[in-house]
Amino acid sequence: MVRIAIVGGGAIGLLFANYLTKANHHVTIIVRRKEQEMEIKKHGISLTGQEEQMDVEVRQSNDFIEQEFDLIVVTVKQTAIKEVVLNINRGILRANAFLFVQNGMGHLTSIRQFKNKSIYIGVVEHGAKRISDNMVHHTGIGKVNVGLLKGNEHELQVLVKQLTSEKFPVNYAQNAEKIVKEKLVINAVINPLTALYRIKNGQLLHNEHFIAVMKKLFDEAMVVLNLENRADMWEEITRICRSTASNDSSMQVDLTVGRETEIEAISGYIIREAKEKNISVPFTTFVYESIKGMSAITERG
Ligand SMILES: NC(=O)C1=CN([C@@H]2O[C@H](COP(=O)(O)OP(=O)(O)OC[C@H]3O[C@@H](n4cnc5c(N)ncnc54)[C@H](OP(=O)(O)O)[C@@H]3O)[C@@H](O)[C@H]2O)C=CC1
Ligand SMILES: CC(C)(CO)C(=O)C(=O)O
Repeated sequence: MVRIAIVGGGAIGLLFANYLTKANHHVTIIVRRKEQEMEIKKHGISLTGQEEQMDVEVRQSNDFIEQEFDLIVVTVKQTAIKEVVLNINRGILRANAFLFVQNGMGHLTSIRQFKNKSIYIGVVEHGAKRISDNMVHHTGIGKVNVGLLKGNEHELQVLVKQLTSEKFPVNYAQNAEKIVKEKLVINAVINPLTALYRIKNGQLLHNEHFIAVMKKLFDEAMVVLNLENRADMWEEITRICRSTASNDSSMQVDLTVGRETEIEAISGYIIREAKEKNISVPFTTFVYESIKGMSAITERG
């Protein structure tokens, strides 16, 4: 049994909490809002379509948390990473190892700087949608790939074996940077376009004009991130558009509900890297500025 804290009670936090509790790990969810803490305390957590309500420990993020965990899984969005990193640096969140599962690469620089900690990076291939403060809909079944950013490879391999289960597979990935970069290319193509065009992921493939723009963003991201497996990666992007055809991408949802998007950690990261390498990325810059502009109109203050 691993003593796990999950920071963030959103879609991915609740999904991890459900499956890791079912696999008999001791799970504590650390949430931001008092109402969510009360709801989970009263009713436990559950997955849609399943009767079972599971009890988990729950704490509020500004509580004093005396416990040191074996593993803390950080499931907040990129937009909240700064605050969580501050709490880790202040010793408010304490663990032997930290697993970060965000889309995008904006957070890598700050989390690499933790002292004496094992840092793992996860790429989540599941789809999840939060239905209420204690219930999540598992919209797409996939796996979680975890690689080492800092620490001991053997310890990570042991942990991955402890975490994995039939219903919630966790795999060890040898090259953390590569899997994160590949996920970044996928998000840099699908997320801004679905958000700007207000379409579902699958609709990107229904139209040769959308495909032409996807290819421009794809080419720019591949060059900047120095990835060579072009044919496989393009195939992967189209596969994801098909397998999540009826999903709204997270950026499309964030923009629609007026929440800050993860554009800075996705397209913003590519633009910053491109600048350092003196590479021109006009299509990525266009979608970045467009999402920023749209957000300025829709974000709730
Ligand atoms: N959902 C999905 O299908 C997938 C998501 N991802 C990635 O996973 C990450 C998480 O996404 P997702 O779960 O969908 O996002 P959500 O917006 O559903 O959840 C984020 C949660 O973090 C909470 N939070 C924010 N700040 C803090 C804090 N300081 N302390 C504790 N909790 C905090 C929010 O609280 P509050 O509820 O109060 O706002 C919210 O519950 C993102 O990077 C996303 O790109 C990757 C693959 C698939
Ligand atoms: C893979 C994809 C595009 C699925 O919707 C995603 O990760 C997201 O929406 O952020």
